[in-house]
Amino acid sequence: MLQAIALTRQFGRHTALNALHLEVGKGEVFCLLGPNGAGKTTTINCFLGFLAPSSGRVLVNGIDVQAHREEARRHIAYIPETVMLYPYLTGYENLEFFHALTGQAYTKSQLFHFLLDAGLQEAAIHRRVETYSKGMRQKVGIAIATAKNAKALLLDEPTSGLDPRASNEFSVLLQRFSSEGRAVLMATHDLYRAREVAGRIGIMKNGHLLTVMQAQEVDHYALEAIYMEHMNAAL
Ligand SMILES: Nc1ncnc2c1ncn2[C@@H]1O[C@H](COP(=O)(O)OP(=O)(O)OP(=O)(O)O)[C@@H](O)[C@H]1O
Repeated sequence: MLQAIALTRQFGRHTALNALHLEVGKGEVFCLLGPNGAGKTTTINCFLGFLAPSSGRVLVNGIDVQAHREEARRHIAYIPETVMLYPYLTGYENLEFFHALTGQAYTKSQLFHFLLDAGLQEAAIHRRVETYSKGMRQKVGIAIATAKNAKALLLDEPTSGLDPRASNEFSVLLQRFSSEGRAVLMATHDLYRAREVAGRIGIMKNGHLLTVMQAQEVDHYALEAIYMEHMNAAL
């Protein structure tokens, strides 16, 4: 569903991504770990079509993002660290607004249920977003992605700043989202959540994808040890 093929991105003389190969299949959750500046956000921005590759390609559902940006974007949803919503609108009104942009036609009851299914409490749905916690905003983000019928979800450090319960709820939501056959690519610094939610985990450093592993095959301590080993090695 998401494919980076020899994806290279330079900023001036700095190579932020160096011939990255990455594939995230339908129904898969892939977590990208790596230190600040590793290239995680640059990868996501290339998939979103915000940044053009210097060389190589990015495909969404087989569509070349550079050549057909709008078409590719139809299949993806994006959840950044802080989901941008209109603070003076309610959660429901935000969903109604963003869903109207996609041209899909849902009834009021269907929209309401997207928010309920995303875990937003019923009492909060008609409250202004300015009163929402970060976790609640992310639930609205998931509802928007579901209503869009996005085939792939890109997330950039979505659990940073969430308390453990909110973070756990979010992991469950992502797993449900992927179990519906959608691809999930999540950049994170949270090794614990990565292991909990991912099918595969990749470690990036200096624009290189150094290793990819099955999350099931490592426990938290092993993942941390592998991560530290890569961080301490020269590259
Ligand atoms: N617009 C830009 N102009 C110049 N350099 C950039 C730009 N965007 C990113 N970079 C550089 O590219 C490299 C990769 O940055 P990127 O934001 O992708 O890393 P990251 O892994 O997401 O880091 P973090 O964990 O801090 O979010 C860094 O060296 C960064 O300074």
